[in-house]
Amino acid sequence: MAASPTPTLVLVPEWGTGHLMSMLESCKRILLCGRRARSFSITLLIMRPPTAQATSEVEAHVRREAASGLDIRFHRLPAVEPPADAAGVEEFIARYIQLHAPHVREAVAGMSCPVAALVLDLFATPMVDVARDLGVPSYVFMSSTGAMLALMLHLPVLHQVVTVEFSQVDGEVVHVPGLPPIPPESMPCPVVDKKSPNYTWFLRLGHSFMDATGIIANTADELEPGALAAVADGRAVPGRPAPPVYPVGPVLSLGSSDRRKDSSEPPHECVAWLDAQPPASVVFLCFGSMGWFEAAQVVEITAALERCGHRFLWVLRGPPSSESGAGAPDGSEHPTDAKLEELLPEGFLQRTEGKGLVWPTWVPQKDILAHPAVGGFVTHAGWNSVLESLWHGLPMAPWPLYAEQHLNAFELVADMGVAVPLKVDRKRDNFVEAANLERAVKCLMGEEGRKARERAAEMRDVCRNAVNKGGSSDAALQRLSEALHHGSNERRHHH
Ligand SMILES: O=c1ccn([C@@H]2O[C@H](COP(=O)(O)OP(=O)(O)O[C@H]3O[C@H](CO)[C@@H](O)[C@H](O)[C@H]3O)[C@@H](O)[C@H]2O)c(=O)[nH]1
Repeated sequence: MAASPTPTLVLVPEWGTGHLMSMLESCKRILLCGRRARSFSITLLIMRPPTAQATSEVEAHVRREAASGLDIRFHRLPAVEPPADAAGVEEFIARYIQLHAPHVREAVAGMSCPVAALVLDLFATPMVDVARDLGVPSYVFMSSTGAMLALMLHLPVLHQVVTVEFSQVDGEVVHVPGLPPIPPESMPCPVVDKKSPNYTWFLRLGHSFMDATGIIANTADELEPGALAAVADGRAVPGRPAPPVYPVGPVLSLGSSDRRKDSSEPPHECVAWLDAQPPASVVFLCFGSMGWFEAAQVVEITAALERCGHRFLWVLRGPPSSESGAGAPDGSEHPTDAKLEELLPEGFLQRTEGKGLVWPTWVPQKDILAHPAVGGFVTHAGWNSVLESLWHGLPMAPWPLYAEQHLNAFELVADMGVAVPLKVDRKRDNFVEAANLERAVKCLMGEEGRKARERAAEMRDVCRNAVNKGGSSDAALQRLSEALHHGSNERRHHH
């Protein structure tokens, strides 16, 4: 009798690195999980990203994964015309992805092997309908926090209860079960303005989450106990059980230092620079794949760094150019490599020579966070960056810029206690004054930041224990793998 073909997990990721990599890494863990190892394959459905920059990043990931030796197949979806009239970033992304729904349906229906499940990016959540029509289980992959998940699931309830803008609520805090009361200025960007199409889309996503078979989340029970409990015990969505959540994180892709162990590849220049610095003496500033600053902000940062006197490694990107996607339909204005002499005030590099390094382009962030010379992280608070920081037990000073980062920053300071506050002026495009950055960096690196440092150091073990054998995230992965098997066996018998 011929062996039955391996069932496949069909992945529908968003193209951004922060989404794509964590989904893929999590699904690779399912592939390698325990006694069920290698009983699934992965099929990655690839949409054509809306910008050239994002396209080349996705292609680089595809090349790397194709060489990984795992059973990963790639299926390119036909191109669709991006919506021309989207008013907001999240609206654009969600609509653009949704236009691929018929192609996803066709691709899944035409697959020659059994489909174990559709794994959907959170922006692709409305495709739970496609899965249901095809009789396939659907799992939403939450690349952000459990707090954001609780908020999204609770949004339809909030929408009924809070009839004014969140900035005008009585008592001036927003209540989401499982989270500390949220000040309106910490609400995530897509939902701050109820009149915006972004908000309408998030509301729709919140509803669609409820129709998924399950939710895979890149977090751990111990990292966000309050938010995850509120989802699991039904407080987030009263009256209707939410789909089971599988917190399998932190899932990080390996840094090159992990891969490099046996090779003779020289370290990155930034890592070599860190090798010459004392332990825990350097503050690292990096703002994700999209963070960049106007000249006036750059001046404030330089003033703060000079005044605080700490060693620093600062990734400073330049403004987007038209080739790199300025005015890109999805709002993903990718920064360019900075021209440091033009951007930095005269004499700054000379005055800080030996003490600081400004780097104008992409850095191997995971290797830097792993380096013993780094003592604190000023970050845009993208969730992957946060998890990478906690993985190495590093305290943070969050400087949120876009997406859900304001909520992440709030959670890091007010709930998890792993970060020191940094005053960001949301009304002025998240502007930070030199004195405020100086204060936050001194606090982060000095005695005042001891609590956050100790708490972050505890998180290092918490993160590692969670994903190690017998840990909570490992157990969630086993449960997920069983559920997927159960689902695919059930359907086979059904046929
Ligand atoms: O110079 C750099 C800059 C970034 N990175 C890496 O790029 C990733 C960035 O991910 P993340 O920190 O999550 O930021 P974004 O790319 O901005 O991620 C998007 O997706 C996240 C997960 O949903 C959200 O939390 C963010 O708000 C959203 O902007 C991380 O792995 C970093 O290590 C580098 O290696 N080098």
